[in-house]
Amino acid sequence: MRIVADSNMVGVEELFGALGSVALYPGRELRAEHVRDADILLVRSVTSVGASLLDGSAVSFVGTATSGFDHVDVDYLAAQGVGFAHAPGSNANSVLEYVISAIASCDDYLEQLCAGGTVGIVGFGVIGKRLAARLNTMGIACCAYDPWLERGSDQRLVDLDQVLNCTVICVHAELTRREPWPSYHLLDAEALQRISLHSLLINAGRGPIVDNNALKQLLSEQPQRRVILDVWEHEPTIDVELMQRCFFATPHIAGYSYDGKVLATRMLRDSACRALGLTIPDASSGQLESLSLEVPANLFKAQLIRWLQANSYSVRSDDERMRLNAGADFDQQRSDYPRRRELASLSIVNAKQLDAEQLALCQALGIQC
Ligand SMILES: NC(=O)C1=CN([C@@H]2O[C@H](COP(=O)(O)OP(=O)(O)OC[C@H]3O[C@@H](n4cnc5c(N)ncnc54)[C@H](O)[C@@H]3O)[C@@H](O)[C@H]2O)C=CC1
Ligand SMILES: O=C(O)C(=O)[C@H](O)COP(=O)(O)O
Repeated sequence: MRIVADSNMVGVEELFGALGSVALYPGRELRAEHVRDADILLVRSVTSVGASLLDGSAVSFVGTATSGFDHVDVDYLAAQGVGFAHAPGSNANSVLEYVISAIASCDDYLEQLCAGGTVGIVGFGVIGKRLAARLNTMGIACCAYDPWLERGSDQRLVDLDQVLNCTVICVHAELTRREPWPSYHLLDAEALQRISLHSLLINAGRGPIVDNNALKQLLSEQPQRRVILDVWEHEPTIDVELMQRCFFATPHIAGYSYDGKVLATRMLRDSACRALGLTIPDASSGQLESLSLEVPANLFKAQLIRWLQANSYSVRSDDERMRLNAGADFDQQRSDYPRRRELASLSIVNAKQLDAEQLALCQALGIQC
């Protein structure tokens, strides 16, 4: 069995090595000649997968180590009888922690939310629902816009205007041009204008869901608006002026926890084995170590959330790195990304010193107590 994979995926040799030979190439440079003799192709979001890459190849299974798969022509794969899997949910915790860190590090938005503000979520899929669940257990209210879901299926589903009216608006839709509800430029000039001057907008979905030119124009007219972008139109080339106008700007790393990357590769290994009728190797191998954390007993609610989040991940350091070279080394920053662990990897060593409310908050954030 020949396996070709993106060299920036974590754990491919460890997890796929038992299935056959592994050849690694940078995802943006993957060409038809690299995959011609491969049986399994493993990609990330930067490789477009379709006829021009796969026509005439031996590939019978494609896996993408991502939640979104707008870079994959799934209709082509189905028509060719090529198996396909993505890794839904693998990096959901990572995205949630990015969003919570972003909120906790921007002005007093966390305090506003703890005092009754609402988070509006655009796109109520795996990540949108998990974000709502986490915020709800933290005592923060949410509503969501997702026209593809039946409105009555969840009482939190509302229309776009209601979401745009929230204290914080988080974009977690997939990128699609499908009618009748394309998400491409869903937040165009007119929709962006409907967002209150005092709201915080965070896009950790896909860049083209927000019209970047319209956003730049709005921010040049109203620089006091708060916007945090992890994803951009035309990555890896980004609009430097837009970057400078954002409160935080990061190079598409919201989903880049180490835990999430390992889980994605493992999910693809298991999916490939199922699709090709192979035995799935031992699931317990390669588990990541947990880390100890001592929590100060004098912190409550917003202060405690901020402290806990900062002890695991801070969006500020990613923002500072991105601005060093004005976003010019976007891909390099992603491939050199530090090993970031999730809150779920933390175990509290002084749980007995914390009260019930503090422990509940730690658990709500996914920490082991
Ligand atoms: N910044 C990052 O590092 C990461 C970004 N992502 C992005 O987040 C997206 C969401 O991930 P999941 O929740 O796992 O995907 P999902 O497929 O479970 O959910 C996507 C949701 O978007 C909804 N949607 C589609 N068109 C819409 C529209 N016009 N308006 C509102 N909602 C719409 C769909 O109905 C679906 O419920 C991914 O597709 C990916 O693009 C995911 C992980 C990491
Ligand atoms: O999972 C997704 O969807 C994402 O956006 C990934 O975090 C993107 O990461 P790469 O595949 O570009 O490494």
